[in-house]
Amino acid sequence: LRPNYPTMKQIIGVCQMSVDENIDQNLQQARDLVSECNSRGAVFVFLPEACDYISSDRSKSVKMSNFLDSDLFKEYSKMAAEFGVWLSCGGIHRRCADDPGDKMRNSHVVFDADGVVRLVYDKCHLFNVDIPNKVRLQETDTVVAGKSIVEPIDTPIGKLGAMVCYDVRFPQISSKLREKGAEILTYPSAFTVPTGHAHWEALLRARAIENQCYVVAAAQVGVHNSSRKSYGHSMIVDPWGTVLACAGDRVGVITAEIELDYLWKLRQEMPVSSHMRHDLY
Ligand SMILES: O=C(O)CNC(=O)[C@H](CS)NC(=O)CCC(=O)C(=O)O
Repeated sequence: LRPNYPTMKQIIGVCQMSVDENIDQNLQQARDLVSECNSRGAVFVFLPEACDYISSDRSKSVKMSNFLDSDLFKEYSKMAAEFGVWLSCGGIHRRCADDPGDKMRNSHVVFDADGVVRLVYDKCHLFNVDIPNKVRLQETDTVVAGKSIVEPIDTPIGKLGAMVCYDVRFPQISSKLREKGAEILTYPSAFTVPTGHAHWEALLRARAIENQCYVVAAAQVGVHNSSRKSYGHSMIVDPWGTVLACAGDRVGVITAEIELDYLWKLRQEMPVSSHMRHDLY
């Protein structure tokens, strides 16, 4: 069994947001939702991908992006410290000195309860998709893909592996994080409506079941601008694949208990990771 695991159940909160180009209003929305999670006893709060903003103009989106030490991102750090919660900012538009001026990163940043940055993961699968009359997005026009997977980190709710949105379609990254000790897999998202209807719940539950991990997916919802809508349905899934909470299609929060005892009992009863045929694949 896992050494030194917290035996207490821990409450987490997931914020379902609907952002636009107004960074100040988006920040206020995040603060209200984090406050709500905090009052429901959450020790860890999750914000979705693009919690800072979504713009209809891709080049404007790059111009609006910020360095990790910017005043904007300090606000999220302060928020974590003010409420005394760990805070996952599931996807921020992050400018990076290494990148060309017309590109940014799509970064998942985790702050601890003192507001200190504990993890930065740059989304490594970029969403270039063209389904006629349904979805057309070319993320590589504006985003530099992440160059590495980030080791899961210890948190008060367990070992947490960070991914972003479209990464959920690539089981390889989740199984690598599981191999490195992840107990909680996170997929902050801004899923499109048609792909969300068809695939969202199936993908999240599959990642939970095959890895025997909790899956936490904070999502964007509703209309962001005339050309962009998100599916919503933020979810917390347990390692058996049960959906513990789902946010439907409105802005708001959901909470659930993370119980690592339960996770380790399942892994003992059905030790799939030790049944892997590494000799075959
Ligand atoms: O554009 C921004 O500002 C923030 N980034 C996003 O919303 C990203 C890239 S366009 N969205 C997705 O990856 C949707 C994936 C999806 O919907 C699927 O896999 O079906």
